[in-house]
Amino acid sequence: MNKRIIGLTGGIATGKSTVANYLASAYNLPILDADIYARDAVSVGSPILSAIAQRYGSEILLPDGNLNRQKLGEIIFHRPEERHWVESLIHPYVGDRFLQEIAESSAPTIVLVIPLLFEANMTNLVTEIWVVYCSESQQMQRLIQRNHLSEEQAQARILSQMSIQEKRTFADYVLDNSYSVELLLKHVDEALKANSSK
Ligand SMILES: CC(C)(COP(=O)(O)OP(=O)(O)OC[C@H]1O[C@@H](n2cnc3c(N)ncnc32)[C@H](O)[C@@H]1O)[C@@H](O)C(=O)NCCC(=O)NCCS
Ligand SMILES: Nc1ncnc2c1ncn2[C@@H]1O[C@H](COP(=O)(O)OP(=O)(O)OP(=O)(O)O)[C@@H](O)[C@H]1O
Repeated sequence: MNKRIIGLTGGIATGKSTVANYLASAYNLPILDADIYARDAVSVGSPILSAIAQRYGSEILLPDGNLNRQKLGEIIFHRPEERHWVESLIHPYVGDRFLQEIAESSAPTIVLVIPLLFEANMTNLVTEIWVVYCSESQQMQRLIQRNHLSEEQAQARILSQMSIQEKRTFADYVLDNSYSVELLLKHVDEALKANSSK
């Protein structure tokens, strides 16, 4: 039987983790997360972290040798050419990790959480696409509140991604998170019951 591989995406802070946590706890589905692999890619001693430190100087590292994520964020969310350079190192690593984990899994349904599913051309990894959607003003408000960012910092992150309006046009399922979490999770139940495939 072919695996069902759900690509869960959306804009930053639209609700992907809320959906993924529910799929794990209520349905016991395995969750693979691009943000976690992207963190692994820059672990201490990794070739990618060395390349980053060579380009931006050792000030991009914390005293313990870990990446100063806030500093790199300030660079890449304001300078698209630097973002593309960092992505060209990290995205192939993330793609390879997904392929490896999918191949090793015997689960019939797997969930891939990929914030940059479209931007990083990873749609070929999945058999269906779910987009978690909320309005841009809600997205902004939730991001500022959760990450304690200024409006300008939040805006820079949102503008580094394809707009949520555009993302929703590529979805097999749009999970509307404009209202309560309870309602969002009802949409998740429905999407999981339906068996759409590309
Ligand atoms: C710049 C970094 C160090 C900031 O780290 P920080 O801990 O503040 O954020 P975190 O990694 O948890 O990401 C939070 C969210 O930011 C957004 N985001 C991250 N990278 C990018 C990017 N290159 N372009 C647009 N949005 C991005 C995503 O929605 C992600 O879910 C980090 O995001 C990073 O290394 N980004 C480059 C790698 C990448 O593209 N990762 C995305 C997953 S493939
Ligand atoms: N329906 C909702 N109403 C109010 N707040 C919500 C709702 N859904 C999620 N949130 C809150 O919005 C924030 C973003 O949600 P979540 O972390 O699930 O998004 P995400 O898409 O995984 O974010 P990221 O892209 O940064 O990983 C969280 O603080 C969460 O508690």
